[in-house]
Amino acid sequence: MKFIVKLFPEITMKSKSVRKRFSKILQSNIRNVLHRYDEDIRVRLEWDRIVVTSRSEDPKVRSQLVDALKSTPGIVHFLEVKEHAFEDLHQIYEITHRAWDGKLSDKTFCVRVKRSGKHEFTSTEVERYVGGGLNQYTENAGVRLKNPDITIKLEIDGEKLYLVEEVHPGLGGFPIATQESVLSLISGGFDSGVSSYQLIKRGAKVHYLFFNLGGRTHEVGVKQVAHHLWQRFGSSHRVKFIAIDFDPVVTEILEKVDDSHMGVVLKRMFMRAGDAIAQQYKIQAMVTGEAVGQVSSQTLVNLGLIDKVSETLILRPLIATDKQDIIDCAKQIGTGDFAETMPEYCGVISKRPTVKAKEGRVLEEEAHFDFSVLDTVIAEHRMVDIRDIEREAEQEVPSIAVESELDDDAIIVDIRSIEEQEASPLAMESHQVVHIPFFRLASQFSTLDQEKKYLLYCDRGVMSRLQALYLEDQGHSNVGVYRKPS
Ligand SMILES: Nc1ncnc2c1ncn2[C@@H]1O[C@H](COP(=O)(O)OP(=O)(O)OP(=O)(O)O)[C@@H](O)[C@H]1O
Repeated sequence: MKFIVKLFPEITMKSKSVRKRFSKILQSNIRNVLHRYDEDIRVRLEWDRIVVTSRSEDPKVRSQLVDALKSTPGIVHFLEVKEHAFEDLHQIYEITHRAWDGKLSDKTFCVRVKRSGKHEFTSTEVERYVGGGLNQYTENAGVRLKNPDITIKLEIDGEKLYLVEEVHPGLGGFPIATQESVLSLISGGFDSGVSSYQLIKRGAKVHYLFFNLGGRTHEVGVKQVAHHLWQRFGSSHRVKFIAIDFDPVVTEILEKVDDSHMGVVLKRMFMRAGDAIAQQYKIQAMVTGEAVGQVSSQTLVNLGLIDKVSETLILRPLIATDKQDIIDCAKQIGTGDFAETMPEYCGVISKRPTVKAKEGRVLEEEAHFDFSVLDTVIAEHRMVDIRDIEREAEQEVPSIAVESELDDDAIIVDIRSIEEQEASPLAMESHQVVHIPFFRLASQFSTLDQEKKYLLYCDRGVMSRLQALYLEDQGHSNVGVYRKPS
């Protein structure tokens, strides 16, 4: 199978040298990701496109390649094509006829051609010749140039003819690593998932910083979100997931800071910690999911005061975005379900939060705060390669991969989303399978018979392990993970 990848227009508008650099990075990103599904994948860079060739005919590999290309930043769209050699115009017609014969009955159609290289014919001449031939020698309802039922797309490149079978939309944006690195402050809510995605899509290498306010359960949830974003959109590059235990800082704020200023002071502590981490790891900017007016700390006056404690640039890509648009985007990128089920770990909830804090007063409140507490939690931060989230979870919850080793009365819980379950159902001969999508597990697990043992199942074993850890934290000792034998 073959795909022709078209570059995002903002890349093609760049100068020759920049365009070349961006295209090379995109080529390497595509190779990095697709290599996982087909070790022999070929990714060839041409001036205005990248040609991806796989010798596999496996439909599963095809859908993995298509999904991966659809989630790779820097691609405007890509064509799924069949390649043919040709010698003259008539042969182009014959090849097209063979491919479309029998598929045009009762349908109006038109032929569209894109051509590059030297030929004795123009694109329009090919459209007329092939269209005329098909009109005369196939069953069809006639040529229609505007809004036909079927558009037959051909790409001619030198001596090669590509019959376009499908045009897949891409993500747009810039290839990852064409821009600098950023540190995304991620909470597991709707906003920070979307702001992280926007920077990934715009070509930044996005690392994650998480302030833990709710113990292992909070960390497990946020790791899931970060891992999902990385795996779906950014897995061409290694990134860091950094966690800081913020409980001692919150306790200090609750004890020393007046209720009305706790929100602003907490955010300033976030930014001080983020600034220190960004400097330590040489990361150029922080990213937050803040939007003006969304909560009391997000007024312009308060945001200005929050900015003052950081030397590192703070980016707020959602600053003027409406909440509903953020939620819609979160659903599209697959973080909405996580956010919906993530409890609010607010840290501090003021009864009368100030919307117009004064700098003098904030400094006065912070004068009571023991900054050695903040220094200690920053120094004790934990950093993992995001790929190790998978390995970590694996060590903490071992999985059972052979059906014969399952306890006789063990029940498998398929936690994949409904669409995934339908696309590849889990068939178990000897054991009962129940379906509870991962985002309902927290609320529904305790309604199951707790005398039984449950083994969670998902495609890659990441989500199931993290969910098993989560349930264990909730006091359930009857949970494990099941892996399909490979
Ligand atoms: N526990 C946390 N760890 C890391 N960053 C955080 C945390 N809590 C908040 N942030 C950062 O601060 C921003 C504003 O947080 P806040 O809680 O005020 O708003 P929010 O609308 O609830 O954000 P979100 O939907 O991302 O949780 C978040 O978008 C995120 O970037």
